[in-house]
Amino acid sequence: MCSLRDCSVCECPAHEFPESFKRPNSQLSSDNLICQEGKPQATVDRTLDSKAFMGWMEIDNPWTYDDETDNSEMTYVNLQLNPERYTGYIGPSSRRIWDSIYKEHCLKDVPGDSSPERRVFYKLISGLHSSITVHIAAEYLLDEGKDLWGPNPVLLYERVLKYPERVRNLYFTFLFVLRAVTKAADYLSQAEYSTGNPLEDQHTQSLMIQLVNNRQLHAACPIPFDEAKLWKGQNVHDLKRQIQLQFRNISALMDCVGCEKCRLWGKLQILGVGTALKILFSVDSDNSVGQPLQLQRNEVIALINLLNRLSESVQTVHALLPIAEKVVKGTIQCPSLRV
Ligand SMILES: Cc1cc2nc3c(=O)[nH]c(=O)nc-3n(C[C@H](O)[C@H](O)[C@H](O)COP(=O)(O)OP(=O)(O)OC[C@H]3O[C@@H](n4cnc5c(N)ncnc54)[C@H](O)[C@@H]3O)c2cc1C
Repeated sequence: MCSLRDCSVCECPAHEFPESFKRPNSQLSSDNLICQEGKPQATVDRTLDSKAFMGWMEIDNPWTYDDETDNSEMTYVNLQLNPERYTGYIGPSSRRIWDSIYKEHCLKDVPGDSSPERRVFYKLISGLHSSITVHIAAEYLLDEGKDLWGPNPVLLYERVLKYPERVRNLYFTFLFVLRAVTKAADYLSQAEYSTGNPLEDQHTQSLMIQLVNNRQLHAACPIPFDEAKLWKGQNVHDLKRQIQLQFRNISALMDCVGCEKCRLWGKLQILGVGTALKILFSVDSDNSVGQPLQLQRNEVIALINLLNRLSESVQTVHALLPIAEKVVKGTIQCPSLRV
């Protein structure tokens, strides 16, 4: 359905798939008969074919739709080879998805319900929508014939900057996710980052520790979002169930996105928002009583990549705003751009 070949996702070849995921239980392989009391027929067949990803999905998230649990179609992709940018996915198909999200699943104004929780929910989706548009504008196909890519400040202005609420919602979503990451600091500092490359894995963990303990970040933004103020009204349990259901529906709707690369980033970022919602609203505030925080591997990946996407969107807004305003006012010229 996309007009561009850039819409397709480039999957990793088999040799790039980390060994540790292929054989997570190799200590119990059929070669090791000591544990099987010498009875080969008693061994569990741990050949990992379609179930290679099962270990990634053991922990429930009430906010998301884990359709991949038994899905043999799951593949391993390098996100850096599949940047989120313009793909040519436009027109009625993409419009239908956004319309369905806003009209059916993410109602801004429900008659008789002006709960702050519902407003938060709407702002998160709108902020994510802004961020997706910012990435399209930041890396736009300026000239298909010459395969020339670059920023499109007019598109950025027309679809995002012109609407202060969309910019505010982008900031809101960024702060919400930042709060979730800092709240999960202990978990993220100790999470497993194994890919079979010890150097890379160690580096990843060290970068994560630096990020969650960053002093400048804590000083500039001690509480980016205060989740303790929510879920205080009447009937909050019902409301939470309703919003969780709506969010799960949005998460399932991502499978209907008719452009592979958009679907990849759409699913990943919705899972990232779902993970932030789980950290902030479904785990006890000090993570010590009741239900301790546990995240799936995919949730950690989605959360951190979402934070990256949002922070780069904020940076792009800062960088392109002055140019966009000048181009729109006609003070400066820009290469011919489609909006
Ligand atoms: C999940 C998903 C991921 C996508 N990823 C990509 C991608 O990676 N690359 C790509 O090129 N295209 C992607 N698309 C398509 C892209 O989002 C647009 O739909 C497409 O560029 C057409 O844009 P549009 O101008 O018709 O407005 P759309 O962005 O489709 O917006 C539809 C309507 O929603 C409202 N709206 C717009 N922005 C906001 C906001 N921030 N808050 C509230 N309301 C808003 C407006 O009324 C607008 O007319 C994706 C679409 C979806 C559904």
